[in-house]
Amino acid sequence: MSQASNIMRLVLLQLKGSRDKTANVLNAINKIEEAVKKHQPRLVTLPECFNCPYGTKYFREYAEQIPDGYTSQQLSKIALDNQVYIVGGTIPELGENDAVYNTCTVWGPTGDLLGKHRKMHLFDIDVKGGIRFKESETLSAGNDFTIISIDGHKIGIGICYDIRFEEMARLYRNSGCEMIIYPAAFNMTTGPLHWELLQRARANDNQLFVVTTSPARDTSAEYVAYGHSMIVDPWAKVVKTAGEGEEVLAADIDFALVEQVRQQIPLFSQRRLDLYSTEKKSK
Ligand SMILES: NC(=O)CC(=O)C(=O)O
Repeated sequence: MSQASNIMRLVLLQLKGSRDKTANVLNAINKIEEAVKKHQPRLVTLPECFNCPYGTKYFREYAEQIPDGYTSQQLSKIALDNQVYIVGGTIPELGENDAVYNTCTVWGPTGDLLGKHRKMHLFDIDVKGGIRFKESETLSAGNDFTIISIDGHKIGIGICYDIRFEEMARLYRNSGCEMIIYPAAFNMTTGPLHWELLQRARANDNQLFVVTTSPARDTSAEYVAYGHSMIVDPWAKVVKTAGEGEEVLAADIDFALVEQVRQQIPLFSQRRLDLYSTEKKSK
């Protein structure tokens, strides 16, 4: 395993989904095992809604409790068996008061649940001639920021539409994050327009790594994901990007780049905080 303090080997699994939850989870498990054997990553990431079709009518039917549900148990076991960190994409979560959330779980090499992020900004859009989607028809929004720490590096978690909200990324940066990971499923309307742009913008504004993991594109699905899972560095350069189909992306992340860009373009100390601010509120 690459455990040196500044280098972290990442594997992004861009996976094809189906209506068969068990098959989706088994596909993820098999691909994690193969990737660990081949690349020895420290951290593996999965796509948004990797165990369920992405559609409001499916979320409640596929929802599970976390950490007692089938998918959580499988992710916990595979993390432990392979001694790897897993950012477990997202799954529909059955939460308190019967509410359903779009939730990312993060697992450590001990099999422990290290964090759970509920999508904070629900994907409600209506683009004429393009796409209409209303997550709020069946999902509730999360209220908490989620930061995990791996080998001394703080990583913020967001989910898909969350990437459009600069304030959230800024608050992660202000809390010391060096990377933000977004399991995400953009579509064929917004993907070509905004997918790379938003990742490079968040990376550039906050001088950190941005990582997205998408489902593979399936043109027969009701919601067609854009694909193109991506790693962007703190200089806002695209380090690696996938195509459209199932794909494994492996890369060594050099966290020294974060300090390098922050020293050379010292935005953080140049902000006019006497004139404006971005602050977290408690709810
Ligand atoms: N699916 C999402 O949550 C977001 C998305 O597709 C977009 O912002 O565009």
